[in-house]
Amino acid sequence: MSAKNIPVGINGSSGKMGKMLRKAILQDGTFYLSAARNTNSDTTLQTLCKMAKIIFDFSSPKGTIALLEETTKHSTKVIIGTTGFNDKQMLYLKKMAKKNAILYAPNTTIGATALALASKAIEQILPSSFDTTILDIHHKDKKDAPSGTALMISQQISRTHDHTTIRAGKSIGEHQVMFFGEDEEITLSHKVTSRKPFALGAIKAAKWLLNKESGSLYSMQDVFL
Ligand SMILES: NC(=O)C1=CN([C@@H]2O[C@H](COP(=O)(O)OP(=O)(O)OC[C@H]3O[C@@H](n4cnc5c(N)ncnc54)[C@H](OP(=O)(O)O)[C@@H]3O)[C@@H](O)[C@H]2O)C=CC1
Ligand SMILES: O=C(O)C1=N[C@H](C(=O)O)C[C@H](O)C1
Repeated sequence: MSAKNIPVGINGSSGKMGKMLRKAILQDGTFYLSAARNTNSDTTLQTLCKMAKIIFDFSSPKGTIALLEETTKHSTKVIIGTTGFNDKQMLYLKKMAKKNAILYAPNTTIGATALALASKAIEQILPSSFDTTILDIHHKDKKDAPSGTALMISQQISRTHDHTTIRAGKSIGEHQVMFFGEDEEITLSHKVTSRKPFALGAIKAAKWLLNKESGSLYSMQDVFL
């Protein structure tokens, strides 16, 4: 199979990310869209999994879990961009990754991946007296809080820290990691001004996942490092 003949699917294809991904897949040219699904579409999960080698999932936690139940029957690989999973659902993702190659990326951008790594490096230098908070700003329709990215960064930081969330207006996505000392402050910040970086990162992740087998739940750090 040549690179340009790789069929991919989208779960959540009518959504904001689904639409951006459609465009990016066409422009990139490595893959072609063989099947797409939304909440009420006629395409069944079975058809989606049968027709695609890799599925991009930007849907909802319920949508992702239902998808994974089906992908294991077909060995379809999955890039999960969906966020908002509870602890039980996260355990399920990890369990499914042992059967199928799955990459979970609450933020597919290189910038957010770098922000998480930089936050880790900085917190290792600072004394514990620095108060630490992770801020995420997103549009008012976003369903989950804190964001998946904020929780991903949180896992990199060992010290106690707060989360601050703003859901307002049309913000596509901004994250700040702030360290407050006695008379000094550090702020690390990442902001996207369109959804294009998410789509490009997801495509990069899919190319990377093509040659990977099941095992652990992969992340964007595996792709970029
Ligand atoms: N990883 C990353 O970098 C990014 C992640 N995200 C995450 O991706 C997800 C989607 O975001 P966004 O596109 O903005 O959301 P939208 O609400 O715009 O789109 C959601 C899409 O998912 C579909 N959907 C919802 N539930 C199901 C289901 N059970 N089965 C199949 N399809 C379903 C919707 O279909 P319908 O309209 O028919 O209900 C719609 O097509 C969110 O969790 C968000 O946090 C967003 C941006 C970047
Ligand atoms: O829902 C969104 O829009 C976004 N969700 C992701 C998250 O929860 O971190 C990534 C991005 O910030 C946009």
